[in-house]
Amino acid sequence: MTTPELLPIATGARSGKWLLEQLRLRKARTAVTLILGAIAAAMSLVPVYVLGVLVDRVRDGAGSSTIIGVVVVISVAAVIGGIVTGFSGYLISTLGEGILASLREAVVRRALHLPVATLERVGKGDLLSRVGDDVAVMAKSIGEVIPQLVGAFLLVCLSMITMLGIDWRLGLAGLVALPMYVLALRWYLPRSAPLYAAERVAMGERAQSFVSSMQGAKTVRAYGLESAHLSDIDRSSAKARDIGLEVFRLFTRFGSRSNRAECVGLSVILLAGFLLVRSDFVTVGETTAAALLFHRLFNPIGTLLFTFDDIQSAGASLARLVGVVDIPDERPVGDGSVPVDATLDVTDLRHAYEEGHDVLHGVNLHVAAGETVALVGSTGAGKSTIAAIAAGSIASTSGAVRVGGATLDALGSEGLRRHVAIVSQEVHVFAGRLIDDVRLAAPDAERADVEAALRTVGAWGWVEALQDGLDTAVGEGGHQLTAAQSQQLALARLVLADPAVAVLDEATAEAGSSGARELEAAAEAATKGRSTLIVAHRLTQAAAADRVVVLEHGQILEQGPHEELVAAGGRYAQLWEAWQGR
Ligand SMILES: Nc1ncnc2c1ncn2[C@@H]1O[C@H](COP(=O)(O)OP(=O)(O)OP(=O)(O)O)[C@@H](O)[C@H]1O
Repeated sequence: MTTPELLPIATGARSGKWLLEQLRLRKARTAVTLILGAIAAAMSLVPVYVLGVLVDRVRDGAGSSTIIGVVVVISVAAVIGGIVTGFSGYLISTLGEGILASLREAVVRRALHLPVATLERVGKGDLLSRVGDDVAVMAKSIGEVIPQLVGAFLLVCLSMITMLGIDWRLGLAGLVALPMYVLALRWYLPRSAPLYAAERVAMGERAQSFVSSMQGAKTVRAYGLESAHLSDIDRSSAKARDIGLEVFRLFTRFGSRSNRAECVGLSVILLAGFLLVRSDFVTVGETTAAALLFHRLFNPIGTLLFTFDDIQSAGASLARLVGVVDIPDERPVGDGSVPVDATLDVTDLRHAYEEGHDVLHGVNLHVAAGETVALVGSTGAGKSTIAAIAAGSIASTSGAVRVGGATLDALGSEGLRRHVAIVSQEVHVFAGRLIDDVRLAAPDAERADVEAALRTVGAWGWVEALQDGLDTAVGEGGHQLTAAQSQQLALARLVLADPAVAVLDEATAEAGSSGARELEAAAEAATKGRSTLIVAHRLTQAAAADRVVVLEHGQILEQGPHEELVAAGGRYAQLWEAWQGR
């Protein structure tokens, strides 16, 4: 089984730039957040500093009132620190949540507009893993890691400044540990970054193999491919697990390097303090404060080092999400052209799904305003391809489609949606109220309009009979509609959208013959007065059309009204005879 292609991943620089742009958009909030964070950090240093002062006072023989003063200062600092820390944590989280929401919206917006060909190429698993796993990783970072990280960073900076302020020699002694931390990070980061990226990719592949097996479960069972698929899932899961273990191993070794730096740093401060006190350069209290400050740094430095891990993981996820956001939007924006009439013209259309394998070989087709043209032909002749290209669902390799004289590119995606609508074989009923499902085509439509559209397609009878009528919950978790009912909803959406040109490629065959007749009537009502290109899966649809176009091997073989073609005794006459004799 081949590994599917994955969606693009942004570079680290691009992800960072995206993040900075987001922070710039929230300048004031970012500034307030940082200021409050700095105040919170300063408050947490007060007790340590004051304890140093206390040591000196006690050595100087101060009375019990000094201790009371120290207790008061520490208590006030603790209360202020607690309040400010809570508030700054809240601000960091809301800032992060806002940025994550923007990112998620941008990803979903982009994903929904990805060209069909791209989605088919990459498979849905990778996309699902990005909007699922990667967003979850980022949400965890924003909720837990980033507030800690920002707090720790500010605390480390302020502590170092305070230590240098107490005595520069003690400060320098504390800084001795810095190169060790840097070395530990330099050892760790280049090893862990690719591992995290590989872990994310492995998670994407695992999701992909799982989703594709689930989606094709029937086929897998029908062809007895269970063990092949299970071993594929096994392989991708084992890969994700092995990388996870490798990450953990690396992490533990990194932990021991950081402990070494702590040990050396504290020892050097105590040694320097001892020598400086002996030479009367600093007091015992100052050395105590410096040593306590450094000890106080174990936690924030540990947080900084260990959250690097989460930050890298979040960075890998961010890169995968920004990668989706940055996929160029190739939907045509249009040049303001509007159709001059309701004609549909297809000129010299050629199309290849795979390079070098043309499935359409120069098709020319004209649908006059209000005319219904039926496409017929054997399986694989290219009918659905023409329909999808005419409706702008896929872009043709060459040739042009014009609506009222304007090409689809000139109309742009907005114009296209306004003037052309397609009802394809794949009809999805979204979970929610039935009325909202129909209103997808025209969100502002009144209840009465929805009812009228459903009446037009002959669906009102069964809709009215549902427990909550138009407000009945349908789709996943709701009332299950039959294939024919779903198709009727799609036709009702078409009526509401009210386009000049309709393209129909419905799955009438699946509805059974009486259901199919009903659907044919519904389609006829829905497309009345519109220029219609219909893929006739049943020849009765062709017989009812104004004109029939017979397609074979991606080329038009013959065309004309049903009676004429039957009388001509050509390919269509054969198909018709076969159809009647079923
Ligand atoms: N997404 C795709 N990727 C690759 N090849 C495709 C794709 N869709 C269709 N084809 C191929 O293009 C050719 C035309 O297919 P198309 O679905 O347009 O024919 P059709 O006349 O509508 O057939 P049917 O009546 O079975 O739907 C066929 O050879 C088909 O295998």
